[in-house]
Amino acid sequence: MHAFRPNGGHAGPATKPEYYPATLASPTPAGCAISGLHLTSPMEFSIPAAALVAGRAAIVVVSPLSLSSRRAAGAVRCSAATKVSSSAALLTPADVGEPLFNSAEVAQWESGKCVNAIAAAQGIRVRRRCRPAYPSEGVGADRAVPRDILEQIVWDKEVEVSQRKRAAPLHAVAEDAAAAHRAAPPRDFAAALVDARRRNGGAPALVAEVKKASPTRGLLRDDHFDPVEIARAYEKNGAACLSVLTDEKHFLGSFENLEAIRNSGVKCPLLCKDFIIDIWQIYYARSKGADAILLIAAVLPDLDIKYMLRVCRSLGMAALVEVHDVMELDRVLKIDGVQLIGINNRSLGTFEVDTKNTNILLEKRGDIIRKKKIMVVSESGLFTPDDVAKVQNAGVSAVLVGESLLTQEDPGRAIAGLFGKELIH
Ligand SMILES: O=P(O)(O)OC[C@@H](O)[C@@H](O)c1c[nH]c2ccccc12
Repeated sequence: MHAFRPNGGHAGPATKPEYYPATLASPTPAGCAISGLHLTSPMEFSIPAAALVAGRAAIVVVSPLSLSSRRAAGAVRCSAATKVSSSAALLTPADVGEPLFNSAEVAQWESGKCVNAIAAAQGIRVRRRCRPAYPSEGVGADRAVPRDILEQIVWDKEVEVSQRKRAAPLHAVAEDAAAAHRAAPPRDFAAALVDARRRNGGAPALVAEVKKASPTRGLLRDDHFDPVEIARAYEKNGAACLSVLTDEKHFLGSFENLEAIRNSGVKCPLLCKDFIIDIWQIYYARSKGADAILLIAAVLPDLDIKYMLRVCRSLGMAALVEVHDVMELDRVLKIDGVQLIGINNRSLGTFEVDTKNTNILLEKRGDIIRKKKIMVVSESGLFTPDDVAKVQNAGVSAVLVGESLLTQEDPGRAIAGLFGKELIH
């Protein structure tokens, strides 16, 4: 495949595609070449995604502002679409053709600001480290110490993902995801929530979490932790969906757990609970059997969320977009295509929990959420039937619960205790 650079210059042979970090708002450092090509704008970012799914395609992303570039985009779009349709049913030609970004977003990309500045302007406190640094950004002591737990987790995640990508590049993982799709397409996470809620007379659907440990609580179970046994018990006792922690360092989770649960015959849709910072992780999660992923607004700038939602759609997966405060909620409500919002009662910065958080945010923005027909999941810190009733009254469709179930001897039977009644399976 021939691809060209809008501003002239040499386009090398496309042999080893490498994925540019997922944050589209991050400007490409001078000389950063992807498959020998220069990335200049996010406007046609569906093309690299498509091309990477196809495996060996070259990538070009061109500025939408020049006519010649637009022609280039068209040319590349066609060849990428052709390749994709012949390779895997992951991205549809319609996905590839649809424009991704509006002019304001392109202007943001072209502003030359570093991703941390763009993220900070959106109220995101987490700074990214494995990003091209710009002279204006400054380096030094303030960047060496993580600000809070979330920032530490994200910095560790950057290292983990770059190592994992070295072992299994995106095109290989995308092939695995395509194979997983052929073997068993994703299950409908949102529909499972709707069905469970209907079965249970309007009680919020349960997303039950399989989690061995957490940064603040340490190990959640004294005795043994058998993820498959716990998953089966949850399903048997009426959980609509399961959330499986895959972060190893801070939650002692693993993709092996996710895969084992998927292969155990458990039918509930599975949410891969991790800190997603790169689309590589989404393809990887799918290849291991995830049906849904978590996108955390405190970590991801708007353009990343938008792009990642699109990757999820192309893979047939759902995305639960997590917010903790009204500023994050407002950002997410401006993004089209969000179907599931998680309101986390726990701050990922301090790990403090306030279960009133769900009700506070829904009092403020419930009208817009209902108008947009978005389903809300109340996450974290729910222990009693009273806790569940309160968020149910606030209008949530589902609750995501881990600790209060996992710390009991029988996590499956603990479900009836949490809801004050048995849930219908
Ligand atoms: O164990 P709890 O308090 O019931 O919370 C579950 C879930 O909400 C929590 O684990 C969680 C919410 N958002 C996250 C993001 C990453 C890791 C974990 C989480």
